[in-house]
Amino acid sequence: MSGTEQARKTAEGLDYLSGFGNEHSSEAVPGALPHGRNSPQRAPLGLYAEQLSGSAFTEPRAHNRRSWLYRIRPSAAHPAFTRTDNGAIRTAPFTDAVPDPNRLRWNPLPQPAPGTDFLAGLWTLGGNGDAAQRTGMAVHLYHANSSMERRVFSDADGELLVVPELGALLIRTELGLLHAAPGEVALIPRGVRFRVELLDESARGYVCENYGAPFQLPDLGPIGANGLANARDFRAPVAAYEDIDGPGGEVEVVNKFCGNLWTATYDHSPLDVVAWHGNHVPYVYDLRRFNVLGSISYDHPDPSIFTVLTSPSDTPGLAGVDFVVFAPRWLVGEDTFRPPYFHRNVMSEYMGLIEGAYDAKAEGFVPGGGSLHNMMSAHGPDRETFERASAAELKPQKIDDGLAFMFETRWPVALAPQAAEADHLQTRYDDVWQGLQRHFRS
Ligand SMILES: O=C(O)Cc1cc(O)ccc1O
Ligand SMILES: [Fe+2]
Repeated sequence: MSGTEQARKTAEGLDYLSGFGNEHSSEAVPGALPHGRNSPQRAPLGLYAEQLSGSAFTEPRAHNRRSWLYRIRPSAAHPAFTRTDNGAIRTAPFTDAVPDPNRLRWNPLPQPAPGTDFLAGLWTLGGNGDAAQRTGMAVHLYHANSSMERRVFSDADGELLVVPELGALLIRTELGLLHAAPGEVALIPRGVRFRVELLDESARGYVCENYGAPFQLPDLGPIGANGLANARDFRAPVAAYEDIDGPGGEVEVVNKFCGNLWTATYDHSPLDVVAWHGNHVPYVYDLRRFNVLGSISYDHPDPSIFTVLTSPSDTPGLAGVDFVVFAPRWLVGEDTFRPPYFHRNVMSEYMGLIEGAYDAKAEGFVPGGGSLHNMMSAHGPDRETFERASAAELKPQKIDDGLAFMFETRWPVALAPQAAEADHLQTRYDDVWQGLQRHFRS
């Protein structure tokens, strides 16, 4: 059986634990999880107990995040890390290109060279904040044609929200396995080690690296107790471990720390967690499960109503980054211009397309591509969309031909030079708003 076939078989019918933010627990071998205490004098089955903290010990209980891992070797048993090539990965602060007020749009990433895995295929578009200050975010894209083999990655700089667009992924994490196909997203907490295996010939998608407070579900306010992304639809993995050890069992561990990649060769797999409990855990979420709410009277609501996850900042309501999905929905607004309105926004908007089309753009915004509408840049429906929607008969209409998303952030997104100079940056994006006729009659 080929590696891909094997990975596909493994990914079929994985078990999960249900619920975002829960205190989950799981053991791959019965009896591996200690009861009544976290750190017994001798952990069960000769395992080592280790705490992985995603928040300060003293953060309020509602924000406190940690998991206890029961593993074959403690994480501390590793040789020194040495610097390795950062590839196309860049990190905030992004100071190498002049921040650009223009509306920008990219085509998909070009084909990668043969043998490019998820990590080698990661390409940074830009971002904001400062990774070392744990503020802000980065937008990355990936295009890979090979599984990570004998290597794992962990990101000390932030959590990773992986948005597959082409090709399903099997993500083996310290806490267990996730299957993430296009239309689903995977959330890997800060510091959790993982390996990405491809279930199709190639894999392409987007990654939001969130340096700030971990993503959480948004408050629902007057919406009530249910709706938008429902907590129970987030799936955490069950414990699954690799017992790879000794000569011939070397595994490269790549660690992203304050913007640089560091590498060490371990004599064992660090995906050796036999049992765990806690709330610093990865998730997979199917965006089609999003409960889309909208206007049932008139006007186009602001897209905050489509927020899946938010990373709050110190100012209430002002997100470091929101992850927003434009999922299939009905439009019924009366006497309403139904597509996204013309607007300028203090928040900065990076948008990607997972499949189909987006209701504000007739063409040019393609799956795997992306657009950036930075702080206060004027954007909205293109000419064709404006003309069509202004004349449309307003009967109830189902929009179910696409799945788009947005990373919306409080700070402008500065580009990495490779994104500013990319061949796949579209040169005439402004033209989509040319020819909007003057209709004024006084
Ligand atoms: O610019 C965009 O397409 C994103 C967006 C969608 C919407 O429905 C309203 C405002 C907004 O910024
Ligand atoms: Fe917008």
